[in-house]
Amino acid sequence: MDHRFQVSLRGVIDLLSHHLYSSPGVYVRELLQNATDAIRARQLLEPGHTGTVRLELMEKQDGSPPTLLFSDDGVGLTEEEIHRFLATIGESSKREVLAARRNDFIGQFGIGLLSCFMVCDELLVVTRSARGDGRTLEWRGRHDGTYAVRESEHPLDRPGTQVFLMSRPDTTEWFTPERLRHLARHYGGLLPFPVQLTAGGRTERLNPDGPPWRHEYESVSERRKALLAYGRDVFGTDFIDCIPLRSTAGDVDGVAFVLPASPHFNARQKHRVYLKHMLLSESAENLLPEWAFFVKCVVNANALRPTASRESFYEDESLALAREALGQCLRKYLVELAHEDPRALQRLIALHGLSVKALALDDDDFYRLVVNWLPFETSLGVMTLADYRRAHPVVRYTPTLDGFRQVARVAGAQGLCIINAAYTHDAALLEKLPQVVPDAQVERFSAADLPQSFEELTLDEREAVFPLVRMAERVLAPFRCGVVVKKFFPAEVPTLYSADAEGTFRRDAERARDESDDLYAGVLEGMMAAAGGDQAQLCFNLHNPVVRRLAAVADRELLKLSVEMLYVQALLLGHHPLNAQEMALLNQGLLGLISAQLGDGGGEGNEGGGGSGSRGFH
Ligand SMILES: Nc1ncnc2c1ncn2[C@@H]1O[C@H](COP(=O)(O)OP(=O)(O)OP(=O)(O)O)[C@@H](O)[C@H]1O
Repeated sequence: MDHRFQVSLRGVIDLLSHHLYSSPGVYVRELLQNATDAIRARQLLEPGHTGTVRLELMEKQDGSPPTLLFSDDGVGLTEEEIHRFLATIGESSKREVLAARRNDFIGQFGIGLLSCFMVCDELLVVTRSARGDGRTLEWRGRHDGTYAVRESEHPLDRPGTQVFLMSRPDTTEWFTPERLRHLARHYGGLLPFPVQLTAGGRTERLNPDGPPWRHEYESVSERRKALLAYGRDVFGTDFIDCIPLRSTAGDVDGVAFVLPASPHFNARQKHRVYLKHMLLSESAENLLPEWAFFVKCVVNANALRPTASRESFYEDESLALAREALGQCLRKYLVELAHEDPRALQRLIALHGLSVKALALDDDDFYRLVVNWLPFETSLGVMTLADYRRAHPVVRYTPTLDGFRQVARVAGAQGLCIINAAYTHDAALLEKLPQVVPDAQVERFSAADLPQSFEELTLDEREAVFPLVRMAERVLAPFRCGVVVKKFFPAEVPTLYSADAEGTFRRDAERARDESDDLYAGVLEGMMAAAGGDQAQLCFNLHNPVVRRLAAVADRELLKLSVEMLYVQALLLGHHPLNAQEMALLNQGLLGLISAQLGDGGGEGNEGGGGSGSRGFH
């Protein structure tokens, strides 16, 4: 024989209150939601019906817990509906109509009323159906899972529903006028029909205005002022601008506020969202495209689905389309700004460059529009791409920060303008330039390209530096580093180390080999052999006084030591990590220089007795 599951109502309520509902205060939300749905259902029956929701707090003189009467003039319930919907957990009158008329109702799960049991042990629902026989019925449900239905002795003179909640001694804090005012405003502040609170003999309307972005204003600036004030009210932030939002998909409208400070990169903003004018969540994250992290929004959606936890919208096609449309609204705003107020766009880019760059990468038209305004760090200071291209026909950039550091100073001194494209999106944005702007030329740049811009030596100079070059070639051969001498600025830089991509790979592989076991070292050895010949170069700068003096040094040991030290220094200045051999060179070199300074020899193989020779530059 089959048995029925028994469900403990107490257990279900515990489950909901601990896992689904963020606080007992949501009972106000659920009641407002039911009243709203009931008024909408009545409007479908009687077009033109305008509803009202009333909250009346009945405080007792004798100090016993207060009762809240929550009433609406909506569609009401028939006896059959009471049994079917009120008394069956998980049944909802809205589910059947949902597929056809999804837009009309907020509730759908059939559990909302249970939230009332978080704050009271018994619920009394008095209702008269707009579709029924005119009788008024009473449903009394208790938290132990029992209920009773009977005809009321106090018939209602019009269709509608009254819910009586008598608070428990431990839940009276949820039944004060202040709490109720706050909760009803919080959840129902944008509802399109009056929500009234009566307490202490006074009645007030809690939602006088409706959504502020739908109001008529005297002028554009009045509108902006009012909306920014609203943004400050909602989020406690002084935003710098506001942008209207509208999407037919999901029937969404609202306003986006531009943040006054740059948010953390990729921080997803939390938006305040209303579903059919009832607050759904203050922390919805999935409403806007990812690049739109420079705004916070308030929106109402009439045709998006909430998740069961009601923290955000359900990820479906409507939401994807709405997200796309809202992204278009933000894009339109940026495009108009670029046309009408480029300075404002520049200010916005300075604050929210990452958002703008991410959108530009995604969207060619937008790219064309903003790319000239984007600021880049260069070896000659920060400048917009427009300024850069005006002065330099070829856009040259380094994709990494180390690469930029290696060239910035020397390039700057030669008047070469190199962009540091190590910042997020910059390299991709520059590489996109020739695809979108056909005559643009863009090139990657590295230290290996620098010597091309350096001045060549005269014949005399070449002869004079010959011993230095020979010694340097001998010393640096084991490091697979070639040698040249040229003249460049700044004169304080004695040498410049450069390696092209293969040379850099070789260095990395060598360092890895030094640190790895035999087997792996063998593999790396093979890879290095395949990488080919010398790819690195040490370029001496004959404008540098030390190099000029070095060219005249006859002491071979001193010359060797100096070349070694200049090589290591060039590596360090270029932010190249030293391998084991180079570390050893540094250590020996330092000790050698110290002992040479102390005059205790280190002069084996001396050719000229330690003094400088007669050749050279002074
Ligand atoms: N004020 C009301 N007027 C008319 N019917 C109501 C009212 N409150 C509740 N009901 C009926 O009771 C049913 C159950 O309500 P409940 O709040 O538990 O769930 P729901 O609103 O259908 O869905 P959800 O759990 O998503 O809120 C509703 O579907 C509706 O038929």
